[in-house]
Amino acid sequence: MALQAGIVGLPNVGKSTLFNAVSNSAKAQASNYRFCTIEPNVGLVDVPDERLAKLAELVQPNRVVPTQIEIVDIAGLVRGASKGEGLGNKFLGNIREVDAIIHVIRCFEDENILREEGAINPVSDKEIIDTELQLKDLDSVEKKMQKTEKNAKFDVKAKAELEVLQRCKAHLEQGKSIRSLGLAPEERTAIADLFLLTEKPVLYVANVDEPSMHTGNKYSETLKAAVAEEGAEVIIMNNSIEAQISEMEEPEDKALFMDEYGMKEPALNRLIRSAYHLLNLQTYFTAGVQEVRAWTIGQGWKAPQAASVIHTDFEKGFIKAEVIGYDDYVQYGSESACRDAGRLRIEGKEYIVKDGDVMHFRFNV
Ligand SMILES: Nc1ncnc2c1ncn2[C@@H]1O[C@H](COP(=O)(O)OP(=O)(O)OP(=O)(O)O)[C@@H](O)[C@H]1O
Ligand SMILES: [Mg+2]
Repeated sequence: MALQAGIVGLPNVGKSTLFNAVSNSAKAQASNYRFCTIEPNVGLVDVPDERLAKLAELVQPNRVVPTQIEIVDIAGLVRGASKGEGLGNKFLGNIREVDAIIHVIRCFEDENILREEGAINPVSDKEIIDTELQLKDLDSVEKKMQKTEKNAKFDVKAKAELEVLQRCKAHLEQGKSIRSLGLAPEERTAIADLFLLTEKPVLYVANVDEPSMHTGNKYSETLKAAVAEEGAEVIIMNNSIEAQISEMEEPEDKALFMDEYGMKEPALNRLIRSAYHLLNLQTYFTAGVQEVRAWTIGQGWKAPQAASVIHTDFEKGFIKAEVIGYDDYVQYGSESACRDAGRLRIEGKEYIVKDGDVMHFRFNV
């Protein structure tokens, strides 16, 4: 499944630095020049979850396996990207493939780090990117309108689609993103095939200087005010510090370093958790002596579908699921104690799995 969040922003704002901090696999080149990144780098990222650690502490398994999401480091976009500036079309295509967007915005001053857009200005930086994405979407919407218009004369379905497309067009022309249009699920099917860039959920990273990493600064404040209306989240962090933390191999070194900066955990953990929620994902656990493991599913998934992420046979041969709520598991301390206390439920095919459920599937093949 591995849903993807793509890191987007102007050139040289700290995207690759962030990617290197989150990604435990491939390292992207991060340097002080524009278009340092051309091909997107993809990395698998463990989703930090305190509940997994807690379950592991109770069960003492041989292995602990977190769940993962994919993060993609995309090349910097520039003004005019929707018209092909700076290899714009190619980079925009990379964004089309992701499920959610992490928009990195420069909120630090540093004369040595090149910048083409004049004085630091997070709000106008955000607008430059938004505008390019909106223009690209407008292009897609208009193209589909042309095709739909003919059929709309005699086909009711095409007529309804055309109405949705017209609303999208008007919205984009006002400089707004599709995600704020509030389309009903059945209306969204009219544009589903377009994979519109501004329909994807977004969160912002305010990449601040070191002294502001806990509190934010005037730049991150203006950014927060500007996105408040969208209801989007702004995560304040210093991408360079995060990258330095993740480069350290020894846990003791990490702890010392974070202590020095007054950090309880890397700010990245917050970012990854937020991205995970933005992707509408949730977690259930399996807990046995061999392995305590977190599994990713979508919200609203039923038990057999949830079982399928372990193995497709689990879904095909699904009989029932034994379920213990996370809080119960922690309160009673073990599966058998939960069973004795009557806190282990037997659920069938229609059960909708809840975030944090500890599951055991019974199946036959
Ligand atoms: N918070 C920060 N404070 C100071 N310098 C930073 C900060 N974050 C990143 N940098 C520096 O900014 C420069 C650009 O970073 P990076 O290569 O990550 O940018 P990018 O957005 O990936 O650029 P491109 O679009 O060219 O790929 C690097 O030299 C990096 O060390
Ligand atoms: Mg880069």
